[in-house]
Amino acid sequence: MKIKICGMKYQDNINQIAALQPDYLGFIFYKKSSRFFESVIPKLPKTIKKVGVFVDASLEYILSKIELHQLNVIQLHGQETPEFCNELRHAELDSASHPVEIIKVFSIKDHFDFSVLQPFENICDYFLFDTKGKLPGGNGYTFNWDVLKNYPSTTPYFLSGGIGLDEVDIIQPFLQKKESKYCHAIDVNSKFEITAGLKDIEALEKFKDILIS
Ligand SMILES: O=C(O)c1ccccc1N[C@@H]1O[C@H](COP(=O)(O)O)[C@@H](O)[C@H]1O
Repeated sequence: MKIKICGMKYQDNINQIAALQPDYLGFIFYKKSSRFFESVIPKLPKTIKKVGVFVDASLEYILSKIELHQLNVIQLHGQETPEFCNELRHAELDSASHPVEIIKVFSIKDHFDFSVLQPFENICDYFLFDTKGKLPGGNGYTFNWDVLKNYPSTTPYFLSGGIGLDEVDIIQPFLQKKESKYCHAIDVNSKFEITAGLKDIEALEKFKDILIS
């Protein structure tokens, strides 16, 4: 199971967390977030994919951040349409010097109409399921994961929303691929923070050990 650590903000902390060798590190490019990233990403091992998180941003803004930070993955965390994802895919193919993957986010509470995924199939590389809350993301609590028992797609997905050390037992079915064989990664954010954007290294080390054991 892959791990994504999201909402990174501070240089030293980024380097310390990178030493834990997560598969993905996420940077929030949404001005209203307390985790808004305005700095420079330090040089990271090639094995760590840099994810840019955007909320209804313009194509130009996203492309400029891909270029500036050499992002590997774009996480679309707003109301982006399949047409927008397609536009990004083609714009990115035309201009980028390296391939960029697209994650489209869907927010869930207790129910989810999976038919909304269909128009995004074959355009997006991954889906990400987060908790519906007051904020577009980073709400810090889980949704009813039973919903995913009916996952009808073969597109791999990230499980997200309020995952911390207290959730270690309930994520087991996902780790063991019992719940769904298409769960590609576990995404963590606010539950591993000392303050917004500053990640708790010890807690993440413990979590990563559990994930790989
Ligand atoms: O974290 C934020 O501030 C944020 C702002 C805007 C869009 C997405 C954001 N974070 C994403 O939210 C999920 C879940 O976070 P949490 O575990 O509930 O804190 C994660 O994918 C972050 O990328």
